[in-house]
Amino acid sequence: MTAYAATVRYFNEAADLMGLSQNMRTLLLTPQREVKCQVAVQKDDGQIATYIGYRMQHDRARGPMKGGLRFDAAVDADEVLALATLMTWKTAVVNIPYGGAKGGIAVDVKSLSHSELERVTRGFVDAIHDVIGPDKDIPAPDMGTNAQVMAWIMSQYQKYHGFNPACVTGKPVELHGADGREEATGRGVAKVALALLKKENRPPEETTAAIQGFGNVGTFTAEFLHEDGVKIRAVSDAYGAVWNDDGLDIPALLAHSRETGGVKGFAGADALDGGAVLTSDVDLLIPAAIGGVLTKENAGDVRAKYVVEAANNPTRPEADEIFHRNDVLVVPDILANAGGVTVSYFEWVQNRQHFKWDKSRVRNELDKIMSNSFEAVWNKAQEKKVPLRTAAYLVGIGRVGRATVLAGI
Ligand SMILES: NC(=O)c1ccc[n+]([C@@H]2O[C@H](COP(=O)([O-])OP(=O)(O)OC[C@H]3O[C@@H](n4cnc5c(N)ncnc54)[C@H](O)[C@@H]3O)[C@@H](O)[C@H]2O)c1
Repeated sequence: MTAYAATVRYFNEAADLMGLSQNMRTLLLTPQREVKCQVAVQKDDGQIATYIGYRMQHDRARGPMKGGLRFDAAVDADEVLALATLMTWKTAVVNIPYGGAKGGIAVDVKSLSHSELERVTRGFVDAIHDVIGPDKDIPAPDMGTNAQVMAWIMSQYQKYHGFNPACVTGKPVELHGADGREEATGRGVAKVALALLKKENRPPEETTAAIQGFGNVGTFTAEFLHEDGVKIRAVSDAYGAVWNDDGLDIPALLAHSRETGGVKGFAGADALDGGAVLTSDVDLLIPAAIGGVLTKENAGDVRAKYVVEAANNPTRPEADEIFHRNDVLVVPDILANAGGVTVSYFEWVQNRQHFKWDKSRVRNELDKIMSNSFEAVWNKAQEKKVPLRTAAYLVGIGRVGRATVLAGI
């Protein structure tokens, strides 16, 4: 099953419960616009390299479309559309005034020099600048992109449209970015995980966890959970995995990872097979890397009682069914990782008002939204007796559906 087929299946499960007509389903699922474009650049050695870029604009019923940009060799139209669709439900679940979009370029960023990456980014903006903008569609970082890439996007967009920092979020703090954006997704994941533990009457300091992925989202999730006393026993990245029965020293692991480029070889831990992190002996599992890692092949071996989806689309529907049967509680991506887009919204608001918030205001507002959204989804799940994923879709689709009907066509 492709990533898009999986998101449609999740959509239909909720749509069935809502009794949505086929026409309404088609209207809600059909993207506003799908952009596929050429991004041709001159490499440092003078050769021309050509990449394919995508911007999938799924829905704008609740506001301008919003979603990250992924630079990764595995990017394709199906995955980007799946992620754009998830953004629509995600912005609705946290109730911020946006629709959903996603973009990407099929390129291995590690094969690019700094200046090649800049030319690829600017070339992509040349191709899509007319269809993005602060009131149309606002990109942000995702896998393989960062604040520097967002700064180039802003700079290139402004060459066509004049001063307009709200055209992209996740920018450097020195260049109209928001304090607290970098940590936002991980902070939100941790807040949601802690809210779930509280519902389950499980003290954080008596909880063990494993995290797959130690990039932007994984590192901040680890830091915030560690701060609250959760014992993180296992962490992996693309190059290796580490384990400590008594809990890893997260600040020391972060320092090691920054210094060496990965978690491998960390002195305070044993080495672990990367895949084993997902099925390790912990209470809480946090996939924070790539999509499709929890499958029908490994879901039955997952020992965690809770899965909090920091990554987008980490659980295949067949694995989701197994989790449901095994009483594993799954907090879905569209709720768990919504902290990033929420603080992106704060950045956009600040850019439009030319008024800067301090970090404590950003954190307070984020915590409030994550906690209210978790409560809304939790309560919906209790009321309808459905898993948290279905409940989140019910909340998200309900809000988008009502906005669509109210506005008319
Ligand atoms: N950055 C955000 O604000 C944000 C917001 C919402 C969702 N997400 C999602 O979170 C996930 C991670 O994003 P990120 O921004 O942290 O990316 P990143 O590029 O900063 O980090 C990705 C991490 O995953 C690791 N990784 C890659 N393949 C792996 C594998 N097979 N096994 C173990 N580790 C692997 C990498 O080594 C790296 O540590 C993605 O699914 C992304 O869509 C990110």
